[in-house]
Amino acid sequence: MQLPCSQIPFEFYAVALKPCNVKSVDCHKFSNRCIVAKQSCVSFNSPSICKKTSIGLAMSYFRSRPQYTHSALKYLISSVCSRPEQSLPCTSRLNVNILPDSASSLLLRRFNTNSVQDFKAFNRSGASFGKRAKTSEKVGTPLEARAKNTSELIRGESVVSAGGALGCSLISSLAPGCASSTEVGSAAVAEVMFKGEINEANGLKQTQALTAVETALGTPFSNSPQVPPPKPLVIVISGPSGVGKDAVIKRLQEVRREFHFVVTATTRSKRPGEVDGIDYYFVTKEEFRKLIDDKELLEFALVYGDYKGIPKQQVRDCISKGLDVVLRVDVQGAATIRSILGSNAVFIFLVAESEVALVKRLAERKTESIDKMVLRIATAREELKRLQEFDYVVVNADGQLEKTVKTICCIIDAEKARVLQRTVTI
Ligand SMILES: Nc1ncnc2c1ncn2[C@@H]1O[C@H](COP(=O)(O)OP(=O)(O)OP(=O)(O)O)[C@@H](O)[C@H]1O
Repeated sequence: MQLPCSQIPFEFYAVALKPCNVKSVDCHKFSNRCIVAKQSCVSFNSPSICKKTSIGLAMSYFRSRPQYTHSALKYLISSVCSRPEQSLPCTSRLNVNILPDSASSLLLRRFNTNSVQDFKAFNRSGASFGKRAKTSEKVGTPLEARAKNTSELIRGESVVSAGGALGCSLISSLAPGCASSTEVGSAAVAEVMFKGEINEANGLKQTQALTAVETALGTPFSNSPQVPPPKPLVIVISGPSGVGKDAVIKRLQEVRREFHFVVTATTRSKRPGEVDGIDYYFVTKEEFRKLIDDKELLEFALVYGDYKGIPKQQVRDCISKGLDVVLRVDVQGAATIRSILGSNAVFIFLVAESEVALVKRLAERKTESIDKMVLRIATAREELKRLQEFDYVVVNADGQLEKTVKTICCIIDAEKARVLQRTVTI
């Protein structure tokens, strides 16, 4: 017989696609009562530990949207930590299920431990799931058998799936009767489910209410995504020389690792600390001319005596893999790209808060002679007149690099939520 969710004793299982997925979650940020215990476990210390109780959070879309996973985790943990001691789920460990967003076989294979006891023992030990999965993997087991195995493993626990479609459908098919929602970002849904789980009366009412709605509708609730996943974006970051394009890109690379940052080819000489293939592809003028002749550059320009250009192939490769691409170009280059991609790319113009600030920044960089600085500032004045050709303008104020990067991230996130998605073809 299938028990309502509220009556099922629940245990929080940790399953990460890769141990490092969970390792990257810094729980100290969420609460000082929460510690990262093991590679693939998130521990929760409570003095009122009495019986085994936990809750599962399934998250898919992980690889493409780690920030969703992060915010869902943050939400869940802070939600647990903010509860009065007596209403906390009594657990010595709060583990988190992070399900892969594709390849159900991967998930099932990872669940495919030898027995329920084995799995539970493993789970209690807090060992790394990644390690465990390797040793217990059974090659060639039919998917159905694995599903059954998984079903056995998680039967008796309650699982909240706040993940994407696959995570939800897997959880609901493997643990029937358990609540599920369709979006990691919808913390509110997770909260409702969570509250339902820890308060038996509410949980029961909620389960009954949901069943009643489903019955009245005459068809079961659908776990299919309500909208297709967002399309890959091409984000063009531009602005006058010295405004901070490189600095912004560097920081953006640290905070949004899932983006591909196109490496520009240039004929200018290397500055101290720059690395070939990482900061730029440093090429000779002859090599650059070959790229032009082969029409293998998305844009190129002669900037202050040096060539700079974007290799097309990099952009093509990323788009075909569904990756978002970030380009860093001067204003002239942005105009060329706009003439090719039109409104299918996102154009962001960086400005300093004032001309004085821009001059100061260039002077402090100590890479320009007086003559070059004159040329750069005169050019910057002209470039500012082209602001209208861009979609967004972001002020990179002195000492405010973090804020600049945050604003750019917000723009990108908003672009992902557009109803009419931009489609890039090169
Ligand atoms: N918000 C900021 N506050 C203070 N200094 C900054 C800020 N942003 C960038 N800088 C500094 O300003 C200088 C110029 O920045 P950067 O080299 O990134 O500009 P750029 O736009 O890439 O220039 P170019 O187009 O000439 O390569 C650097 O020394 C950088 O560290």
